[in-house]
Formats: sequence, structure tokens, C-alpha cells
Amino acid sequence: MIGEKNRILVVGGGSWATANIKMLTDNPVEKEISWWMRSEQAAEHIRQFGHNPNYLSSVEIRVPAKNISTNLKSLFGKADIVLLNVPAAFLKEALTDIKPEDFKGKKVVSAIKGIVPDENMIIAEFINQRYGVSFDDFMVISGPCHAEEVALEKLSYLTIASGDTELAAEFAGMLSTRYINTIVSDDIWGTEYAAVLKNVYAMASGICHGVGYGDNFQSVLISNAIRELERFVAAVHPIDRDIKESAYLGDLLVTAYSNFSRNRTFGNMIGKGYTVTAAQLEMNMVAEGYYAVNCLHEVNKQYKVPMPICSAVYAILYEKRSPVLEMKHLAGQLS
Ligand SMILES: NC(=O)C1=CN([C@@H]2O[C@H](COP(=O)(O)OP(=O)(O)OC[C@H]3O[C@@H](n4cnc5c(N)ncnc54)[C@H](OP(=O)(O)O)[C@@H]3O)[C@@H](O)[C@H]2O)C=CC1
Ligand SMILES: O=C(CO)COP(=O)(O)O
Repeated sequence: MIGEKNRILVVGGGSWATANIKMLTDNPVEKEISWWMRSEQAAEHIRQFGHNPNYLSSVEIRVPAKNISTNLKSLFGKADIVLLNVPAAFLKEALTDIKPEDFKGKKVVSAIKGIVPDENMIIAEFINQRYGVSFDDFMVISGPCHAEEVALEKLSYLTIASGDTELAAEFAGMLSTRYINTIVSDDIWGTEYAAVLKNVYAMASGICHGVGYGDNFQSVLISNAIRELERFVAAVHPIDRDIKESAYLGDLLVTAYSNFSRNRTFGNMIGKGYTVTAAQLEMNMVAEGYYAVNCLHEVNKQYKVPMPICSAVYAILYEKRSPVLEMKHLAGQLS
């Protein structure tokens, strides 16, 4: 059970955090939202004008000014639910002042689709090991859903996965709106890893587009990607799951085909010859897959699952191999 007052703290100031704020405040269940971001300039703009100056600026923010702060520790004490939404690469930095006792009695939701670098852990695993939060008090929000389409109130489906599906259903009831349908799942591991992997496949899709492959090839790439994804999640967490569900296949499709996709856009630039730094500077948003493919390379040393697509993306981004030659080599391994 979530605390009676439904006090939700959103941690992160990017597009998806802004979209989550919109969904939570459009949903009719009474709740008190507070919001942490690292930029005081952005926080002050939102307090004064009710819009995020940097991400989804058209969205009207209905969070009381006193609840918006850059001091995470002060907001933590007033929350029943902590919704983590900074890119995985910056999660440790964001939580610097937070101790395991600060998490005591709270439910934690991750809307992050990434792996914590160096630790090489998905968010559930990291929050469990570092802060002692059990998998029954943890939820992950996933599914095919771009923040930009939430801003436009386009019909979308989100999956809420938790060790405690009653808790997931309760939280789903706080998120659903006219334009958001929710699905409950007990597959934290599969849901998180599928979301991490699809970012890498979206980069592969972008790279292929960037070097000149067409839609015909991309379809083959993505049908191989879902098989690679299925093999990997089955090795890491073998349970009975239908990989065609929205949280797995759906998320892969939206990110691999949509022009809103950060990871695909990043990959496209790499395919066109940008360096990693140039692509990152050009984007002004974070492509999680860049960090994740390095972590997956480490994690898979344990499982040794054949992952030709991930290996190709890793070779291009971390071993500076030619995108043209690496994709040609990959093409020879697809079926
Ligand atoms: N966007 C989407 O549609 C979806 C995103 N997600 C996930 O949500 C998470 C957040 O992504 P998203 O909201 O898209 O991010 P954005 O790309 O929109 O924004 C980037 C965020 O990262 C922060 N940031 C950038 N560099 C640093 C740094 N060096 N240190 C600390 N923070 C930094 C930015 O803070 P600042 O503004 O202060 O620079 C900003 O909050 C990711 O895991 C993503 O995969 C999940 C589903 C959908
Ligand atoms: O996870 C997302 C959509 O479900 C967002 O990631 P991309 O922007 O790379 O597609």
C-alpha cells in the first residue's frame, strides 16, 4: 500500500520527467507532487511561469512552486513514492546526498531505461543493492511511449512492472488518463533489460540509415533484434514471457522507427560520420544506449549470449570501427 497522501517526488528535469509530471497531474487521483531537478535556473523558471524552459516547453506544469527544488534531500523526507527519472549515467551523482535510511518506508519507481555505469546493474538491482529497497517496493515504468507524444496527448500504453503486482496496479491507477492506458506486469528484469536493449537496437537502426541502408534492411535488422533481445533476457532472467508484448516488442518498434527517438537520431549521426562527442553536443538530449552498450558488453561476459547487433554497435562506438564496414559485417550475420 502506498501512503495515504500519495506524496510523489519526481527526480529529474528532462523530457520524460516532464511528461510523467503531466500524466500524474492530469490523472484525477488526489496526490501531492514535488519535483527535483539539478538546474536552479530551470526550477525558478517553472516556479514563475509554469513551464519547463528546456524540455516539452508547451506542457503546463501544475506543481506548487514551493514543491520544486534543487535540494533533493529536503524533498525526500516529504515523499511516499520516489520516481527516479534522471539518465542512468547520472543517477549516482543525483543521489549523492541520499542514504539507505532515506529510502526506508518508501516505494520507488524507475522511469529510467538504462544501466548504471561501472556497477553494470539495471536500476532495480542498483536500488536494491545500494539502498536496500526490496523488489516488492520497487516498480518500473516502461513501454512504447515518447515524451513528445504524451505532450500531444496521443494515446499511449505504459507497463508498470513490480515484484508486487498489487502495488503496480495501485500506482498504475495514479498514472492512467484519457490518453494513457496502463498494463501491469511482474517481470522487472525482462522489462528493464528489454528497455535497455531496445535503445541499442535503435542506435543500430539509426547507424544503418545513416550509412545508406533502406527500409527493407531495417526490417530484417529489427526482426533479428527482437530475437537477440529474447535470447538475452531469457539468459538473465528465465521466466515464461511473451516477447511480443508492448513492453518488449512494442518498445523496440517505436524507438527503432520513430523520428522522436533520441537513440535512433544519435545512431543516424554516427552513421553519417559524426564523432560521439559531436553527436552528443548536437542532440542536447541523452541517448541512453550509448552508455548501455558498454555496460551490456560487460554484463554479457557472464552470460555469453550471441549478440551480433550489440557487438557491432559496441565496436563502432567504443572501438572506433568504421560504421560502414561494421554494418556490412553485421549484415552477413543476419537472417
Ligand atoms: N524521452 C522519452 O520519451 C523517454 C525517456 N525515458 C528515459 O527517461 C530517462 C531520462 O531521459 P529524458 O527525460 O528523455 O532525458 P532528456 O534527454 O530529455 O534530458 C536529459 C536529462 O539529463 C540531464 N543531464 C544531462 N547531462 C547531465 C549530467 N552531466 N549530469 C546530470 N544530469 C544530466 C539533463 O539535465 P539538465 O537539463 O540540467 O542538463 C536532463 O534532465 C532516460 O533513462 C530515458 O531512457 C523513458 C521513456 C521515454
Ligand atoms: O524509451 C523511449 C520510448 O519508449 C525513448 O527512447 P528514444 O527516445 O531513444 O526512443
